Formats: sequence, C-alpha cells, structure tokens
Amino acid sequence: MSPRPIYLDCNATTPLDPQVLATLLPYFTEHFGNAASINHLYGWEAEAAIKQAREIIANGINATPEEIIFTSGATEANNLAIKGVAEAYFNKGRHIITVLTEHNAILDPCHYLETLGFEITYLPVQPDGIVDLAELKIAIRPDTILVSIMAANNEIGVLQPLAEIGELCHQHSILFHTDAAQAIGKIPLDVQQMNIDLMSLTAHKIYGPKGIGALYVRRRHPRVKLAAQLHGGGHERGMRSGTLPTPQIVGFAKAIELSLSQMLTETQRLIQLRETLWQKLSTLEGIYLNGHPQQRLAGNLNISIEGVDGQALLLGLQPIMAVSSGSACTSTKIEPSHVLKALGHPDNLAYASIRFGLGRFTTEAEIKQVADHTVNTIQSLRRIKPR
Ligand SMILES: Cc1ncc(COP(=O)(O)O)c(C=O)c1O
Ligand code: FES
Repeated sequence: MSPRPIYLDCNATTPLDPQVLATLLPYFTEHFGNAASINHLYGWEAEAAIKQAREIIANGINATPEEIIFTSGATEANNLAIKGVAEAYFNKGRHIITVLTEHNAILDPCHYLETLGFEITYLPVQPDGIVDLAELKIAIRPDTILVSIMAANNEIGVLQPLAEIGELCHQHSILFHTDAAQAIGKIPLDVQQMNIDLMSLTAHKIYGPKGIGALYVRRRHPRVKLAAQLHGGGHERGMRSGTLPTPQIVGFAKAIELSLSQMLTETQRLIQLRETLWQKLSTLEGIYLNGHPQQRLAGNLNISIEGVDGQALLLGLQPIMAVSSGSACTSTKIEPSHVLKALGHPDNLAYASIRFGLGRFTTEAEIKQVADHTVNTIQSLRRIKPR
C-alpha cells in the first residue's frame, strides 16, 4: 500500500494533538455527566471541567470567563455575532461593514441580513490582502452598528491590523467583531488592547476537536447586547441553548493552552519551513505569492502559477500531498476564489492556485519532498501545455 499523502492543509483543519486527545477522553467515558445536572457528582465533575476550560480560553484572549459563549465552531459564532448584533441594535442602525475577503460564514449571514433590509458595505482590500484603514474610515456612517473584519484569512493567511481597526471602531462607538478562527493560538490576541467587542473562535485549526468553538462577547465598557439565535434550555446565559459538549470543551481549552505555550517557537519554525518551500518554488518563473509576504500566518503559503491548469496540477500533486486550491474551480472553468479575485487577479489568465497549510507536525523532510514534487509537476505540466 502506498503511504498516505503528506498533510499540508492545516488551514482547512488540523489533526488532534495526542495531548488534547488524552485530556478529553475521560470526559467521553467515566466523566460523562451533564454540566447542567446540579444534584449529583457526575454533573459537578462536568461543570468543574467546563469552568476550568472557560477560564483557560478567556485568559488566552484577556477576557473574563463570563464573556465566553460556547458554540459548535466559528461558523455558529459568526452567525451569532452578526445576526445577534443586527437584531439587538436594529433600532440604532442597520448598516454593517465587512470585507470582500471574509469567510463565507461572515459573507452569507451578511447577505441574509440584506434580505431583511440591512445595508452591508463590503470593503475592498489592497493588492496584498490588507484592508485600507482610510477606506474603512470613509465607509463609517452614523447608522453603522458593526464592523466585522477577520483576524487572519483562511486562504491567503493575511493578518489584518486588528488594534488599528479596534481603535477606529472605538472612537466611533461602533462594535468590532473579528473572526479569529485562523488566528487563535497562532498570533497574540488581546481583546482589551485591541478593542475587540466580539470574537469568533474554533478549536479544530489548532489541533483541537471539530465541532466546538466560542464567541467572546464583551460585557463591560461597553456591554454588548446580543439576541440569542438558538433558544431552549437557557444555557450560556440564555445566549446559546444546548447541552454543553464537555469533551470538546476540555479539548478546546487544552488545544489553546498548548498553542499559546509554544506560539513563539512554533511561529519561527513554521516561517523557516515556509520560506524553504517558497524559495524552492520561486526558482520557477511565473509563480506569484498571494497576500502580504510578512503580515501572514506563519504556516500559510498561497501561490498562483501561470501556464498550468489548476485541476491538472492538483491531480498531479494529490498522490504526494494533501493541499487545496483555495478556490472552487471546475476542470472546464478556471476561476479564482473570491479572495484571490479581491486581490485584483485577472480572471482571464490561466491561473492555478495552491494553498499550502503547514502545521505542528510538518517536518523539514516533508517540505523538501513537497517542494521537489511541486516543482517537477509544474514543469511537466508546462511541457505538455506550453504558455
Ligand atoms: C476564517 C474562518 N472562519 C470560519 C471558519 C469556520 O469555522 P468552523 O469550521 O469552526 O465552523 C473557518 C474554517 O473553516 C475559517 O477559516
Ligand atoms: S485550481 Fe482552478 S483556479 Fe485555482
């Protein structure tokens, strides 16, 4: 049997860290209680574990435990933030600002709100993927209630200037939400220092379990009002009903704890690996780096390649590596993703794009193998289909 391909799709998801698995397993077995059961030991055990996890997660972003609402992931957290704020503040205003390069879990709730009469401004980005603060300033209106700008982009890894955006929103008394699904545990996030009012988190991009995330909601200066989107037993202060999944929550906290404790060394290691890969790939002509070269996640490399078919390239890479195109394309239609389009890529050029997502378990030997195979595949495709 041939070995499994090298996993390089860490912006899509990551494997569970064995330490995370060990921490959460007992909560599937002996400590299986419902944290809402207040009359017996089983419930108390679950409740205590969740309390501790909530503290770890809150500390990790300089928030308080009461400001953490557990959700099924960042998609749900984004929906709760955007729809929850829209519903709670619609008497104040119906204008929201976001960015063209956001994840669909932001763009789709915004499109939905448009059908209800809200107005959304979708800011462009600069060619390097970073929002222009002057454009943001211009977009702010007296009826703007929310600015939602992601911390790190899932396709091109670009980091947005959160502290500057937060400062601007604060000056105008507008709530600032950030989707930090790709950023938590990878860059420092401080909701006080960055003036962040709401922040979406998820566990599965940092070696935690899938199906668990959180929304941070500021409770003081200002206290953010939010309309619940899931009604039921009144869990999470009525903001998100549903029995809390203790194993996932415990695993989420462990994942954050591990990521924060190794953030500096991990960032340096990943930058080195990423640069090795980029140096090798950029020896070829017609290869472009997508997104800002430095203001990006350490483990993300997104490139566009001239003169090859995107599908053919992915097929050629598949036996050796698990990467993604970062774009929805069919073999008949070569179309860059909405993120690459927002960078100003011309549609008509035959582009192939690859997103490499390096992570905790990526080795130097793997990167060398991936670099060689990618270069060879591009060269042989170009021989078949000359530019
Ligand atoms: C930026 C961003 N937002 C939201 C999500 C969705 O997160 P989840 O899978 O936890 O719902 C992802 C991951 O797919 C993401 O990268
Ligand atoms: S793989 Fe088809 S456009 Fe990128």
